[in-house]
Amino acid sequence: MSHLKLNQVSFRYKEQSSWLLKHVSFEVESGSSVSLLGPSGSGKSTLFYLLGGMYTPDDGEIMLDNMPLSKSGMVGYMPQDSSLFPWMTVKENILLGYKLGNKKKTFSLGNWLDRAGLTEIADSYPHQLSGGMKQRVSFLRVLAGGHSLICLDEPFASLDALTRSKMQKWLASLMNADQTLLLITHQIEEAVLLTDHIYLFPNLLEGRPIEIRNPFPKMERFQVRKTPVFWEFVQQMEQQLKQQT
Ligand SMILES: Nc1ncnc2c1ncn2[C@@H]1O[C@H](COP(=O)(O)OP(=O)(O)OP(=O)(O)O)[C@@H](O)[C@H]1O
Repeated sequence: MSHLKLNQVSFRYKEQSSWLLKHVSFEVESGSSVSLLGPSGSGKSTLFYLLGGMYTPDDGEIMLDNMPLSKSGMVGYMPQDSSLFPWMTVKENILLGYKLGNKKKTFSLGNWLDRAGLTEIADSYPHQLSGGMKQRVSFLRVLAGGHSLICLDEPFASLDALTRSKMQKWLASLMNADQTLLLITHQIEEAVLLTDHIYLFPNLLEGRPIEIRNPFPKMERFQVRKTPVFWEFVQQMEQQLKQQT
């Protein structure tokens, strides 16, 4: 289980004169899922770089299970593009996630390839795969790391609407109850389908986000999507986002 807490986190890139993240504070309960929504360029991916240990905050602290998040590799991170190594096969790319991960949990490659529908392409190279397949491989690589906090940065942004919809269902079916998920998305619909809470950040990542609890239970979201009540909620959220940004 992983309880994440950001306390007054501030950060700016060396070449920037002003703060990109300023006194950002929020918490993600262990085993829950949260979407981060905010305008383009507001610093969402940068926040993930801090969680992944690629940069350190200039101020404030990030705590994971009440311990400072002081080194990289404590969270599973999937960037916007699939970033698979082109010289490695599907199998090798996924196993790399395991080798670099925390190895506290066992990872049964054959079983996961099967669940992901990738068994037949296990020995293929990334250039031979479709966009949706690459994203699936990339996601399995993150799962293989065995981290209980998983950060996904717009994982399906580059996919067409139909593939994206299939991938959302697929992802929901693969997430374990003990995994904590942070998802960056620009799609409110996706946030409502995949996460328990939605945190809205107006303009910059500054202070506390507006926290909205998803009213739809996890098991019913893909069914409720077919009803007007789902789309009314998505529209309300859209209005709120427009007013805040
Ligand atoms: N490595 C870096 N060095 C310097 N500046 C950077 C770096 N990465 C991002 N930036 C700048 O930081 C700002 C925020 O970028 P970031 O990618 O974190 O925003 P974002 O909210 O994730 O945007 P989007 O929704 O478009 O992906 C941008 O102005 C960007 O140019």
